[in-house]
Amino acid sequence: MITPLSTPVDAEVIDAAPNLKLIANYGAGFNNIDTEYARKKGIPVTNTPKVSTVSTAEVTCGLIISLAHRIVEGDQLMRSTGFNGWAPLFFLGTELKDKTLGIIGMGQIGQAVAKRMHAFDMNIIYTQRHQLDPETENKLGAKFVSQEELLKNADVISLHRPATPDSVHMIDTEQFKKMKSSAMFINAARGPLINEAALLQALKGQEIAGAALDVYEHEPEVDNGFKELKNVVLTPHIGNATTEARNAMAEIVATNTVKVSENQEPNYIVNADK
Ligand SMILES: O=CC(=O)O
Repeated sequence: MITPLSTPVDAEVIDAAPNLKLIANYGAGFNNIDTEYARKKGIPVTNTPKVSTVSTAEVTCGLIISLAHRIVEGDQLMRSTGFNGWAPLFFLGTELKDKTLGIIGMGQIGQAVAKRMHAFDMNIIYTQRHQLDPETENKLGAKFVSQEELLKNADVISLHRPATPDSVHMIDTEQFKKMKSSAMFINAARGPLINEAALLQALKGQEIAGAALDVYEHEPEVDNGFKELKNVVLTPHIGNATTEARNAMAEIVATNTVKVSENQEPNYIVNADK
């Protein structure tokens, strides 16, 4: 079974295919699949890691730059009322240089974002379970901090964790309250990582300065409240939407399908026996 990451694959779906030998997810994230149930039935679930790192990192950086320089908002203005011409205080944004980027989840995508935004002269701080080795930290100009410290000090906060039972709503009212009122919040990882209602509240109450979302808690639905706010950028889950990434993802899925049909072990099993 080849599943796009937007397709839920629960126990009922798995049971409906009694001869199932492989669930090859077309995506890096696999929170759409009941991997534990598949494991119990001896069915390997595979994903497509690594190949969408660059695309997702580039989209994340694009969202950060769009928010800081109000690029999407500017485009909307030009398409509606237009403007009266250049003026000293018109449409001011914020420079990223010397600002602090807080990355929650410093895996491959987090590191690729750090590398790119370090080139924009941002200071990088990050949280994750394990600290990176000093050499990698040095190369990325990244400093390991507690989540508390990150939320309080970052000017831009970007999420790069997978959605697992322990990360759902990891960013909720309490976390938004800790952020700077000038903070910009980015989610190009998975919608359920944040409580979207709490984010909307934080934006409306001006507890943070802006947000960019590429993924949604109840995807593909998006709360109308976000659409009314000018300091919000919304994109339709396009993190890995490049020809390069999608072709490479397809190749992994195809290779795994052929391997399993020839009784070989597929690559990138995410639910191997513990
Ligand atoms: O969201 C995209 C992916 O997980 O590949």
